[in-house]
Amino acid sequence: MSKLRVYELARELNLSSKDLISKLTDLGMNIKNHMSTLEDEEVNMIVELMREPEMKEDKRNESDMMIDEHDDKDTLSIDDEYESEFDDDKIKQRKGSKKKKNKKSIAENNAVQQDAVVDKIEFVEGMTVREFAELIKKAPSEVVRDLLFMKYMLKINDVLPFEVAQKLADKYGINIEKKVENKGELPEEEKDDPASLKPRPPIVTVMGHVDHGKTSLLDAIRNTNVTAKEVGGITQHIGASTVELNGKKIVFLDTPGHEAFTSMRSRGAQVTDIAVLVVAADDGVMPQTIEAINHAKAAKVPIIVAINKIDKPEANPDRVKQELAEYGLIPEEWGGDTICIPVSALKKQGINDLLEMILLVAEMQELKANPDKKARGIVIEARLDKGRGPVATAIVQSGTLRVGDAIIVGTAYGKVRAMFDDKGKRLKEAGPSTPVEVIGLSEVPEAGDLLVVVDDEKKARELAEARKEKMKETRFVSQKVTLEDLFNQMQQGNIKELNVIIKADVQGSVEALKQAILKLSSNELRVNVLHEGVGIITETDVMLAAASNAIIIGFNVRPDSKAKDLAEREKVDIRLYRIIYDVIDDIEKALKGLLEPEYREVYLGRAEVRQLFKVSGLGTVAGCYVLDGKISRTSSVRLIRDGVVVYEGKPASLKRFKDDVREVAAGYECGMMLDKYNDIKEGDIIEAFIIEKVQQ
Ligand SMILES: Nc1nc2c(ncn2[C@@H]2O[C@H](COP(=O)(O)OP(=O)(O)OP(=O)(O)O)[C@@H](O)[C@H]2O)c(=O)[nH]1
Repeated sequence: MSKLRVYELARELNLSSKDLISKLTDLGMNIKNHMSTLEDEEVNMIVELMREPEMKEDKRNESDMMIDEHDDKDTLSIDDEYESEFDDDKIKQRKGSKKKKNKKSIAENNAVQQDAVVDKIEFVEGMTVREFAELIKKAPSEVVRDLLFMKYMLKINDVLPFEVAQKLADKYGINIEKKVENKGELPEEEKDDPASLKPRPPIVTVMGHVDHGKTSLLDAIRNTNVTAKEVGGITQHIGASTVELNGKKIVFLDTPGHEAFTSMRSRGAQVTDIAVLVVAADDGVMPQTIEAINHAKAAKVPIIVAINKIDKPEANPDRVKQELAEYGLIPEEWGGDTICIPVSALKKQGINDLLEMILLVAEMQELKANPDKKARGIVIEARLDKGRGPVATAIVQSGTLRVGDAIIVGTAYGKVRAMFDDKGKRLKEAGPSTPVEVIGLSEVPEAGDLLVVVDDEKKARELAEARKEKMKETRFVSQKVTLEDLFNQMQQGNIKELNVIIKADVQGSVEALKQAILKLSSNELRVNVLHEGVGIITETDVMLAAASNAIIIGFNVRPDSKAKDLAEREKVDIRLYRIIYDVIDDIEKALKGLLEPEYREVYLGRAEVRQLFKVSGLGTVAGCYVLDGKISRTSSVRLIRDGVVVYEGKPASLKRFKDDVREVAAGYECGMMLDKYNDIKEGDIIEAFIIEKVQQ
């Protein structure tokens, strides 16, 4: 059936096309000209509107309505006589069966209006016109008509925006309140009566420098503490394992290292109660030892030091203690509060001493949870098993998880079909601090996802779906601090501390920056340096910044590409400088709200130096290969060697073969000379950028 055009409808309604167009435009419809086609629903609605007998009344009451501007004749001529006058074939076709329906709806309308006087309603985001009509006990067609009079072209099944609902409610004299519905928001945790809290085992992460023996220590701990009845029950890798000493349990997370720890934390999940820092007695404190210390400190997790490899002849535990003291971990025997235990993972020495100390620290922490409520936990590992479907290992943090419980985990949902512990034993229930493998989820969740037990599976599914929707709209990335909005956030009382991570090219700069930055602390804002180090800005630095809401200051160093990507995703502010004064000046301005983002650097591309040519009288020409983006003759460039900026300036020349060129794109080779700089080396990276004024 062909669609009705505006001029055809006008003819049928005995109006000029011009008049009809003007009416329709006033109703908010986008009509181009008399040839425009109309949807059947639109035709129905217009016809319905034109034939409503009450229109005359409405027209007089509603002085602000557009219909007023029109000639009575136009609108009234299609009143009751309308049916006979315009009931021609076309309209019959469109209205045919609808006629009866309309009559019925008017009857219904009268019926509902008689018995119902609604004076207050709760508006739910996303409700349709029909749902709204039902709520206020009016016929949907009447609401549609009233909307039309208010110049809103909404159909019965369209979503009604709150502002429009408000206007309708005003018209009907109804009080309207918006129901705040947190779609996808997990139910709040039940509050605990202090008497309901019971001690729970500590959860421990092992950290330390590469090759200092983290994995060996975890193995030694697991193997020396298999209780008699478990012998034969081989430890399964599920992401965490439980060991027992003198009837007390300790849970170890299987993935050692501060990266895993901070990555979970950056997702808002902190499971670890105690960090065991492994330091090899023959090697001492190394860069990743320092990182681990700072990551644990940033998370306010107590550290126990395991001085490992004491079986080695060159082991020197005292030297390790001395070095630790330099980083603020003063051993107990020297009057500090850091517990240091000498161990040998290889010879399985000192393992029980270490476990005893973990239990002691746990006791001091008074780790407690209420086991008698719906469980909540955190996923530490998840995978898709061919036979069993999605499998997640979660650590129950509070309450008790039972087989049959309906759960929501991130955007996955389901019912706990079966649970297994780290020895592969089937469990019916799991209390606080128990790591369990859970089967029965709709999809594979992510490490760091919260597991929450809800009333039933339907609720779990609804929540999961709502969360998925929300996820599509916005990634769950929380607002991070940036220097630019520091002042705003301070004003709003959102932050009282500024956490900073410093990375620089040499130790001297690190120290100088740290001292200068710490001096900026004031009563309003405490400045903390969470971590500092020499070298490029890594993914781990960004992770720590994301987890601790910190900014990163890079001095003569750059982020590597992974760090750059992660910072973009996590919205971590990385500030790069070449002059210490600028760093301090920027932070000072930021504290006063005076930092204006006037200029910003725009990355153009990177080229790798692959060959060098010395040209006498001219200098060094770098034979380069453009890795990504482009290099432009007019851009600024910086020369980067092992992540450190060694030169910043302009290209003196840019050539392809013998020709001077304006720019060279990724995948091409070029020859470049740097302005007044010849100390170029093979493997150096040349980064091109421009400085752009930021539109205010
Ligand atoms: N002599 C001696 N060697 C050890 C001891 N503990 C670990 N090792 C050795 O040190 C090396 C590194 O141990 P790992 O346990 O793999 O170290 P890691 O810290 O887990 O290393 P990454 O996982 O690579 O970070 C291995 O060759 C171990 O055999 C120890 O107590 N004594």
